[in-house]
Amino acid sequence: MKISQAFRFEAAHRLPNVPATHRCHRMHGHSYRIEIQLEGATDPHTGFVVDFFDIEAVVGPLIAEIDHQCLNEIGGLENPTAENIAVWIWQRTKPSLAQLSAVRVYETPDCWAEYDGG
Ligand SMILES: Nc1nc2c(c(=O)[nH]1)N=C([C@H](O)[C@H](O)COP(=O)(O)OP(=O)(O)OP(=O)(O)O)CN2
Ligand SMILES: [Zn+2]
Repeated sequence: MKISQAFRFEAAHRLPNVPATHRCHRMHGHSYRIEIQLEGATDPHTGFVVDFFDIEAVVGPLIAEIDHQCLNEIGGLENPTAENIAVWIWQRTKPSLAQLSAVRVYETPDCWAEYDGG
């Protein structure tokens, strides 16, 4: 069984490693959407894979750390692409959420990166 929980945050960033002519080289902002996916067996008593409240308890403080920030100033996010943000979130949530199976980071409704630890 797979379950997912979505989170949102607003942040500014610039991509330092694209050419200066690339528009994302300049500082700009996104309304990010994050999806945290867990995979595992459904507990027959609770009916849960993992309680969504337990996911919120792990991911909420992490989102608070990056909400309304300039992502380039966050340790580990000096090059804040959607791909790198997905890995950053994975590394900080996997130790507390053993059943984590994927992290999706949407920069726009049409563009996202998904990391599954591989
Ligand atoms: N593989 C990736 N490619 C790009 C990334 C990324 O993280 N991974 N990021 C960007 C920029 O952040 C850029 O800001 C993307 O957003 P945006 O320009 O707003 O996207 P759209 O082109 O879809 O926006 P419209 O203004 O609606 O055309 C670029 N590439
Ligand atoms: Zn961008």
